[in-house]
Amino acid sequence: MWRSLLLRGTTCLLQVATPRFLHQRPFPPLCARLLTQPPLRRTTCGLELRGQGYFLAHSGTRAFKRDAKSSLEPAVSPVTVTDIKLYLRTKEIPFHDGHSCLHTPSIFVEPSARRDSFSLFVDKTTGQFLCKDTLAEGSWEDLQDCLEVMLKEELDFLSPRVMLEYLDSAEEQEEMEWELREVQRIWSSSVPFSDLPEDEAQLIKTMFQITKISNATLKRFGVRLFKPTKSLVFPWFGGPDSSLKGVKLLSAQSTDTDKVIYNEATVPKCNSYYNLFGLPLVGRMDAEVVLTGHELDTLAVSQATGLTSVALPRGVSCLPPILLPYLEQFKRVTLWLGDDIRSWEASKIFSRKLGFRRCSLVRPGEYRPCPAEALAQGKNLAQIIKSSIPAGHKSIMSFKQLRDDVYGELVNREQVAGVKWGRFQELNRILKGHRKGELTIFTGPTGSGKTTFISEFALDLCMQGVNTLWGSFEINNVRLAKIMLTQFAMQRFEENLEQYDYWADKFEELPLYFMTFHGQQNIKTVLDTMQHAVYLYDINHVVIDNLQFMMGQENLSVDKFAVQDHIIGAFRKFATNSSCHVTLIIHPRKEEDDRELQTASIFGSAKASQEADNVLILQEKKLATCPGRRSLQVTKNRFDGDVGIFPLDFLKASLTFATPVKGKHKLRQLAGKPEDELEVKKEVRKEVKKEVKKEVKKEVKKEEVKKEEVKKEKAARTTKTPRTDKKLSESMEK
Ligand SMILES: Nc1ncnc2c1ncn2[C@@H]1O[C@H](COP(=O)(O)OP(=O)(O)OP(=O)(O)O)[C@@H](O)[C@H]1O
Repeated sequence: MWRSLLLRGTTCLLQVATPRFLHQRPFPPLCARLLTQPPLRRTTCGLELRGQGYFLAHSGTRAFKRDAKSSLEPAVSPVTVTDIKLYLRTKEIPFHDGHSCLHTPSIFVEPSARRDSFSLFVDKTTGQFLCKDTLAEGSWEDLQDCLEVMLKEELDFLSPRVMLEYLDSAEEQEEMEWELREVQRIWSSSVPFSDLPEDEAQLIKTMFQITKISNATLKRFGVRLFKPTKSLVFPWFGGPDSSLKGVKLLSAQSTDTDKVIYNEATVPKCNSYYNLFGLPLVGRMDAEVVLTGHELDTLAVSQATGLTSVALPRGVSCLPPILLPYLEQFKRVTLWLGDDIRSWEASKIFSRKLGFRRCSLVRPGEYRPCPAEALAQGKNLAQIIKSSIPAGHKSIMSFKQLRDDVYGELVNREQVAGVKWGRFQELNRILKGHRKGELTIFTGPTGSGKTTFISEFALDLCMQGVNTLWGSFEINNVRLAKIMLTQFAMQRFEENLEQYDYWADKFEELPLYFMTFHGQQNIKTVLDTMQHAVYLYDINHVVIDNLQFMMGQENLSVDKFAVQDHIIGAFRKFATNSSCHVTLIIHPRKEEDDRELQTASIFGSAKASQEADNVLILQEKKLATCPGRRSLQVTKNRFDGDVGIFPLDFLKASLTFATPVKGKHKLRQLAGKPEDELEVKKEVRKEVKKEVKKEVKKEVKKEEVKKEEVKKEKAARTTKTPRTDKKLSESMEK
């Protein structure tokens, strides 16, 4: 019977057959994380301790295995909550309409053994389901298949093994078992705080700046110390048997400015670490919770207020939908995620997933630091939580409601400007940063290196925690990932294969996802996939390479520019509505070879250029002296109007771009009319002319100095003694 079920639902059930670590996610149906599954097999694994941090490392070689499962096709039609409800009603399955999920009786538990009558949760946005009692999980199609079989066979329930037993490959199993052993090993060799000598416990608390957290609180949450690295160990208990599923190790390093820098490591790896820290302490009847961005914050909230509190596993970077069922019971959720603009933005985005109506947000500010710091400073945490503001927003509001937002933006000017590039300082100077909700249009001549540049541009941001989704329609994901990995490691691997694993492991940790489209695509399918990815992975940046692949052959004869405008408009709307930055690569119109590109080289109409917040052009000027040199020109910057151009050298060995050595080229910044490229170009030309004049003047001066010296020498020779002559010639030689 299960074989027939498997055959019927081959596509969707195969998606469940992915690595899972008890509670891991299967790949989502619409987009796949290309590098989630390591393509190579681990043979020897070990633990390595470096400084204060704890790292997972392995040595030895890996047997190469071609991985065919790394890409998945997008779903044909995404499910809506209305579809789900309709289906459940037609099958006469009772359900509660919850905040983010529909709750139904679990079909994976025998009716007589059901502790909670509604323990199966169906995500209202994706249709993904989770049975909290058995941890069986899968897609909406899986659930439908299971229900159909049950009804047909007149069964009361199904064994959860139906969903759990799509076994992973041998090496994935091996990896899971290895991880499980590591978890046990770390846990059993770490010490509860109550077992530590008082002075040692105090020393550790001082290191982590948690002197006000009592041993009793640490004990309640099961926090221990891993002595070899002086790391705090936060356990992940879960599942029906509340067993140990993973650990997070936190190490602390103090800086010169008395600030503490924290380093985290998790087992299993962070992209499969789904621990809502504090969950075992949640009572079945609890109706209020404080959601924090860090384990230490949860300890502080719980101790200071006695309120139920849980911490997100990956801080403010994401709220994985698989955790939503665990938050369904709460009628009120207070999000107190941190003390910066990023936390504030994240709390607004997460409250969408949780349901606006039950959420209230603690606005970061001088008097509202993060909970652990608030406790350390002796603030009244209960009062801060009480002063949180409702997340639900109205379409019409007064300045009174906006007042604090405006003040927050003024105080945190730097953070509001967005994430800064690590490798492109000039971009920081012109654009100020990479902001959520904006649309960037990027163009450049054919084959000039657009993909290569944007790949590094996006990688740079991704390395700083910007969750990134790539839609590469032109080159396949393997090639793109290869380019990015080369740029990430700043070296090619063809000659250094032994270093591949080290860098691939690091690269795998980046919050980077790839759409599996290739070739011409329908814009609606692409937007649906993007929407889905934003929900699942809290994507902050989508890169589309390139727009021409959404134009559709048949439309080209109609009105090419109208189609282009429509597509740009759709991406604009998506960026705004999803608070997600979209970078769109567009091929320019045909230009004469010797002319530089302008904003007008891209767009069909002025409407489209209005939609973009930023317009970037990769200018290609073939110079005999610097053949690889390009310039990046910003012709539009809605944030503060600054535009400008700067040169870029291409480093073939690492496929990266760099600004030529300082002083040679001066960044020209222009304030004023943002889209006036002619002005920009004039200024640039003036700048170049000035530079050339300066160089020529310098050369002439040098020549004059030389001539003067030669003259002096000659004069000296005729007047001085042979002994002085000798000295002079020696010094000349020197
Ligand atoms: N500045 C550069 N100088 C020389 N070669 C470069 C430079 N930048 C990229 N390349 C190389 O040029 C080739 C094409 O680059 P890429 O695919 O990024 O260009 P593109 O502009 O996206 O192309 P297309 O117009 O086809 O989309 C690649 O092999 C890349 O390594």
